[in-house]
Amino acid sequence: MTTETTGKAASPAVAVSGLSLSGPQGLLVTDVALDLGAGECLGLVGESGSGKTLTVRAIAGLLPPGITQAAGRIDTGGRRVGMVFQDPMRALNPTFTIRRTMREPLVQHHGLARKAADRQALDLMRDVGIKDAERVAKCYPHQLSGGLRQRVLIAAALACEPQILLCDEPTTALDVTTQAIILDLLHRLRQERQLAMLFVSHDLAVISKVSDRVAVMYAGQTIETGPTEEILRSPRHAYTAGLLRSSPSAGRPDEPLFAIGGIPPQRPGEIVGCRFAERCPWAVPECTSAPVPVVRHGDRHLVSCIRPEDVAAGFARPVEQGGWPPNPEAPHADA
Ligand SMILES: Nc1ncnc2c1ncn2[C@@H]1O[C@H](COP(=O)(O)OP(=O)(O)OP(=O)(O)O)[C@@H](O)[C@H]1O
Repeated sequence: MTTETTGKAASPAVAVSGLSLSGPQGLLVTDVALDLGAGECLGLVGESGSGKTLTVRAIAGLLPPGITQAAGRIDTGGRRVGMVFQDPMRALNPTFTIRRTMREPLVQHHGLARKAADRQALDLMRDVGIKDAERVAKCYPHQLSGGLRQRVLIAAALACEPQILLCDEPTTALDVTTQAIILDLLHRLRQERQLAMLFVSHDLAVISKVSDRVAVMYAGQTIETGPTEEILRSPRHAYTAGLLRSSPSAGRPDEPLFAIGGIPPQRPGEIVGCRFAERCPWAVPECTSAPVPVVRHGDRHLVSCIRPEDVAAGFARPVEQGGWPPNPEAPHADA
């Protein structure tokens, strides 16, 4: 979403503007803008490779080696940031007991003595619903279920008493029942601790449950941001509309599943205009001849599209009645 931020709170807990990240292959994330307030959950959604994880890692100050911030601003106002990763098995050291994993940040960052750190670790584990914390503390990660491992990871993220919690696909590796339990837990913690939460998922159904607002990423850019309910009901960018139509649970149960034709651009940084134009049924030549402006709809809904009204009107119709019209300008529309 070019250089404008989403304008949520007067003093947001996190404000990102104009963020570009580059790697050995060139620009991977371009001009990302988002913000979130205390106690608010922003869902970050988009297909694989759209730049969600790199954006979150940039906010956490944990960019992987070889990736650098090429432009933009990340402002967390000096607040403490915790992070929960997708795969707890990879995030937890397999050679450490849970007690040792939990102890380290408490000793290193809070200067607690070993015994006090261990007591605090047990309290944190109980806080995230681990009932037999004493037993779990003695286990190695491989001895625990996926849900329990994720609870441990959340407890470890809380050890630094974060005001901002970044969750990168925290439930993707879990079965649906455990997923629901972990989502409830995160919701409770957010309310109790007034956490500003950034929640990454490719699953719109999950995003619709947890987030107040949604930012949609495509090919390294934020292309639409707004209140969750509004984005799900009336998307104004064709990519968001396609994503919704292709989601079995967030889409329309009365319609057959739909797939957006084509693939994301290989070198998105070289595209002057809209990066989705090649796959967009509403695309016209103007979409690719100049940078796309950010259009505001109401107070808090922003979209990078020159035909947002047409997309919104199209989404209101079933696919066969023009909800996803064929576009002769879009070479890969039927691929
Ligand atoms: N460590 C890295 N080195 C080089 N390129 C990377 C690295 N990490 C990510 N990328 C590239 O940056 C782009 C964005 O990746 P990112 O992991 O942020 O996407 P994502 O939206 O989180 O995808 P997923 O949903 O699959 O996790 C991709 O093209 C990816 O290949």
